[in-house]
Amino acid sequence: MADKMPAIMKTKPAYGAELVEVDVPKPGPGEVLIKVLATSICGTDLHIYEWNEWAQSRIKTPQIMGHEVAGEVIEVGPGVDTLEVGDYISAETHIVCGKCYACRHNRYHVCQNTKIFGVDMDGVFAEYAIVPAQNAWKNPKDMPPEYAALQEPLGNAVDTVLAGPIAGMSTLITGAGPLGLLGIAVAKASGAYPVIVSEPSEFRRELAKKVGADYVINPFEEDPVKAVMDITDGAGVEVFLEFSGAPKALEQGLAATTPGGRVSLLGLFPRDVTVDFNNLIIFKALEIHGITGRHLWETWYTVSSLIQSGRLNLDPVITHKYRGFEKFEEAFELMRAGKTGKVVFFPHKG
Ligand SMILES: NC(=O)C1=CN([C@@H]2O[C@H](COP(=O)(O)OP(=O)(O)OC[C@H]3O[C@@H](n4cnc5c(N)ncnc54)[C@H](O)[C@@H]3O)[C@@H](O)[C@H]2O)C=CC1
Ligand SMILES: CC(=O)[C@H](N)C(=O)O
Ligand SMILES: [Zn+2]
Ligand SMILES: [Zn+2]
Repeated sequence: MADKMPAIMKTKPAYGAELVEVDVPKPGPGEVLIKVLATSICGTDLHIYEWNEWAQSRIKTPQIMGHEVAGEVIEVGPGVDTLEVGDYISAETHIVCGKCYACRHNRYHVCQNTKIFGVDMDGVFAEYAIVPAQNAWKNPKDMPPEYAALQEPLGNAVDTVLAGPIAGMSTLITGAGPLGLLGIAVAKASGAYPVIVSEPSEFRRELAKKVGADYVINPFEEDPVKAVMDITDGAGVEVFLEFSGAPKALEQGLAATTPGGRVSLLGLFPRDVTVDFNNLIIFKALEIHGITGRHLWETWYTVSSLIQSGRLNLDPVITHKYRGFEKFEEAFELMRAGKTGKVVFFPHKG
């Protein structure tokens, strides 16, 4: 193995990133070194690339980007007894403290001291990467690396879709970005019907159909509430899953949900939103869930089983695959323009 490797690094506090040569890291106590087999771009990587306000407040440069990963353990650091060389792993990106009030109630997904790799420390957009052993998830050997890397965002989608009953239930999904598309795959695999998707981008509406949406709506051209009422004979949907972060989509989704229905909110809103709580939530007795991260480790078991079941239609979601990182700028710009589903890099050319 070479001493140096290419990595996509946020080198300075400004727009963009650079492909640089860096030393292959050594695993410290409690860590393993992995050969990165596949790594995918998350919306958070895009925010870091764009250097938005959140990134400016959180990211320390220089830092290797990326956190969605599948790889093979090639070196084990001191004190690691749960992994060995040759293990095929993915990684939970939230490094939790295990000591805070939330952790001590087994609510690791809301640990108040969470650190995230690729955000608070070097990430995985490189040929090799360090993963804390406590964050490793062992994969079955026959799981394709691109699916294995997607397990982390799939976990977000699984927690959103499966926060309540879904089989046989009418479902509205707002936003068919990469996460909404994964949400459609999970909802269909779990027996939701009909799955109605509201998404303004034609490209992404087409992807939504390929993944299995039963109806797609352009909310900029037709009223999604009326469309949902027409499809559900005036009842509204049993389940509303918000994946867009658009304030208007939240209001429309609440209005389109049947009284007593379930609402799960994953999308992050760019500002405070105003909603008619009395009429859209309280008098409708809606059940509302905020969704963040993944339950450790229940969500990972569910994600892994869903993939192994063969029932998740993931291939249409993965729209772009790159060997090596040379074309990373093209990948980021396409994603910024909304012209992708999930983008996956395979860092090694051989
Ligand atoms: N709660 C959590 O733990 C996490 C939340 N997120 C959030 O989840 C959301 C989805 O992530 P991505 O798919 O990566 O984002 P994305 O920005 O690629 O996708 C959002 C989609 O919503 C669509 N959209 C915009 N306005 C709309 C409207 N009025 N009605 C319906 N759709 C509309 C856009 O065209 C786009 O396709 C984002 O807000 C992201 O910040 C992401 C990761 C974790
Ligand atoms: C910060 C992230 O993007 C991460 N995927 C998460 O689930 O929190
Ligand atoms: Zn992410
Ligand atoms: Zn904690």
